[in-house]
Amino acid sequence: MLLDDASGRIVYEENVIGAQEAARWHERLLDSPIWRQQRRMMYERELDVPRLTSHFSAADPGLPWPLDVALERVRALTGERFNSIGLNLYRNEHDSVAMHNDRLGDLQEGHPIALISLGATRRMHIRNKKHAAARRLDLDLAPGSLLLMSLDTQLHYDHGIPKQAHPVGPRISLAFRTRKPE
Ligand SMILES: O=C(O)CCC(=O)C(=O)O
Ligand SMILES: [Fe+2]
Repeated sequence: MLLDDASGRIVYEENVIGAQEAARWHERLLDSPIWRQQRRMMYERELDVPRLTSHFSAADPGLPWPLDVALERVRALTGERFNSIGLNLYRNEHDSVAMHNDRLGDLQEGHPIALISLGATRRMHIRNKKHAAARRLDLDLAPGSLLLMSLDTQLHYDHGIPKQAHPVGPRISLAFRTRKPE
């Protein structure tokens, strides 16, 4: 347990997926043709998002292995149903996600966000929006780990994965969310 107060709850647990199994999931996802390069407007220019992404609905009857197994596992671990699976692929040390909070407007109140990490360990920064210097966590997200963030933490904290100076292999994250019905 990293945080549990009025600003929300953040739980980090390693080895919720065994090392060998996490490695097999990583290998399969890395080699699969699901990855997309998103573009985003920034400073009036369209830029590549600095990582590859993918998305599945949990209700997708064609959910490919290992996402079907991962979904069942995360459901069992958290007691949450989840209806959305977002994937991020950080190819190397140059890939990143900028500090942000997940968009609350899209998400169903009262349901956490669960992140499963696969592949290389990358550091996540978690910063309180008002007291970034005092209330911060630097978390090394190990393969096979689960990070659970309650939705209210997204009001009070930003999180991100910075680029890093030292070479690193690919990392994949699976983000399980409960989206509002469209
Ligand atoms: O890769 C991660 O662990 C974090 C990804 C993330 O913050 C997101 O997809 O919103
Ligand atoms: Fe996020």
